[in-house]
Amino acid sequence: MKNPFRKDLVSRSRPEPCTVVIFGATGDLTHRKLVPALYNLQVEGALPAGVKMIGFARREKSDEEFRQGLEKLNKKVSRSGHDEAIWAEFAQNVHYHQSEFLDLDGYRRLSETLDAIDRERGGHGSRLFYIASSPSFFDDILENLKQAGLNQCNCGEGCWARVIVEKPFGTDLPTAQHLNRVVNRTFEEKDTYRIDHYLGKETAQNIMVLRFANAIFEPLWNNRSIDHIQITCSENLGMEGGRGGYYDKAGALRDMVQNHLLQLLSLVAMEPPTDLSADGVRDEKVKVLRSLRQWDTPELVEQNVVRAQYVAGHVDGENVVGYREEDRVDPESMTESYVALKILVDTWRWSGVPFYVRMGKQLPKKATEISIHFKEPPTVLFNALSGGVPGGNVLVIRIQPDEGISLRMVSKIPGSSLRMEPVKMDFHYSTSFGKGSPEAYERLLLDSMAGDATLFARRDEVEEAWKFIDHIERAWHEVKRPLKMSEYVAGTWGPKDADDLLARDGRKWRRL
Ligand SMILES: NC(=O)C1=CN([C@@H]2O[C@H](COP(=O)(O)OP(=O)(O)OC[C@H]3O[C@@H](n4cnc5c(N)ncnc54)[C@H](OP(=O)(O)O)[C@@H]3O)[C@@H](O)[C@H]2O)C=CC1
Ligand SMILES: O=C1O[C@H](COP(=O)(O)O)[C@@H](O)[C@H](O)[C@H]1O
Repeated sequence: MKNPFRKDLVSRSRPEPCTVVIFGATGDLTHRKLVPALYNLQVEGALPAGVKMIGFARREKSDEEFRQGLEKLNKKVSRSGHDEAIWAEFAQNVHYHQSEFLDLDGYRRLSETLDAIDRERGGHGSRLFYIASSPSFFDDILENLKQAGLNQCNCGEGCWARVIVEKPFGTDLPTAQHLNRVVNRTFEEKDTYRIDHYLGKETAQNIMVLRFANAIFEPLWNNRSIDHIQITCSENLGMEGGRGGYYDKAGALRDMVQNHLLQLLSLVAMEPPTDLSADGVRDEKVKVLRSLRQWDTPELVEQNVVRAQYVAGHVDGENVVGYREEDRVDPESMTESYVALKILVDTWRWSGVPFYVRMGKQLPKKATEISIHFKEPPTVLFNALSGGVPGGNVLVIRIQPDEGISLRMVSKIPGSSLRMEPVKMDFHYSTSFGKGSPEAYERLLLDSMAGDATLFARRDEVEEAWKFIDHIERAWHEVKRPLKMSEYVAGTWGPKDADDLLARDGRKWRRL
């Protein structure tokens, strides 16, 4: 019998040595995520020998100053701690390249540096360009890489030139289509890696394993057994780190739903792929996105989507200001820090099963989870006389923190009378595997070095997701009658309107 996972285990490509060039290397993402990810791969012995890194940014810095800045942050954030000896070994392969993103000459100098590195290695070498700049520079960086001849390698020795493009991938469908055109005229699609770090999270990867490597779930994974599905992403932070300027132009729907949460939804809702190739998986995910019922009138948006902003309150025992008082946020902002929506997937499997998705800043805690709410059993045996069955089965996939999966079941309370109570079967990654999960960026960097784009978004996925989001944004911002912006107190679970969205369907949000 054909086992699609066998292919993955046996022949997943191996990461290859290359030079990683990060554009925007003095920035927050590089310091907090990318370099600690590379360092942790080195700690685990997973980084291919000979990987070098060049940081490309505007300010003047020596290699040594650049390394010191990275080390300072690595000490704070690295998940495996900071080992001086391993860091020293890692840092000797890290260099700095000062240049303006818009200056073609800087890319020509970069090309000479890369050639020199390759000569030292004794031949040609592969290059991984990671665009971690503000999105306003994405086009220019891509075009300049092409102009400098860095977008491909024709040496015939199997080297490659790949590009990772950070989020946001556009701000709506037209800008995403434009960026896709720029990407496709500069790099080949097979060499393009649109990052969505949620896909690199262990628990997101485990969704396919849970569904397709266990025989018990798939027969129930449809509208005959499932009542509804909830996806919640709650954050207990506001606009820290000067993010207000970016966020106020984006909002929760664009920042999190268009990419991360629709990707999670696709993994939950997709049909089994024919194999685990990047296109095999992405073909199935994009079919889900194409099947989303479009909320394409203001009335439909009003009925199915709730947006809100936090007002001053308390989070983790601290006083926090309201969204409109945040640094770099417009005091009259109409950008949502919270969104809740009902999504319908118009396929045979999911007909009649709503997916409720919510995301909010300054909620009581940081947690992302998917909960699958199964239908309640018939009441023939356990009817009102015996107290009834206390709710249906719920399968919870905890994406983060405390990664794991739990199944809520009903059990008889020991004793002579027939009384029932919900109990939980719980799997925790940390206890079952004895270690925490690697950071998403570790897996994604390794996969891009291995040429495996399965966990990266394909062009059509990004565009389909924007189509869905654009209708909602248009209704919010372009109609003469602006739709409601609700409020919630920071540190609470969001606005009452979000509860009403489910209450209208006779349902409730799961308590996290
Ligand atoms: N930070 C995060 O946690 C996350 C970020 N992202 C995405 O990653 C990308 C980068 O974000 P982040 O690191 O926070 O951004 P930062 O603003 O912290 O960093 C921007 C970087 O770009 C460089 N830069 C700016 N202008 C120029 C220029 N004209 N020429 C050369 N270099 C320039 C800066 O260099 P210099 O300092 O020398 O001016 C700096 O290295 C964005 O697309 C963001 O959406 C995605 C997910 C999470
Ligand atoms: O992409 C983004 O993700 C973070 C949340 O990421 P997580 O891995 O910490 O869950 C979010 O805070 C940010 O606004 C968004 O741009």
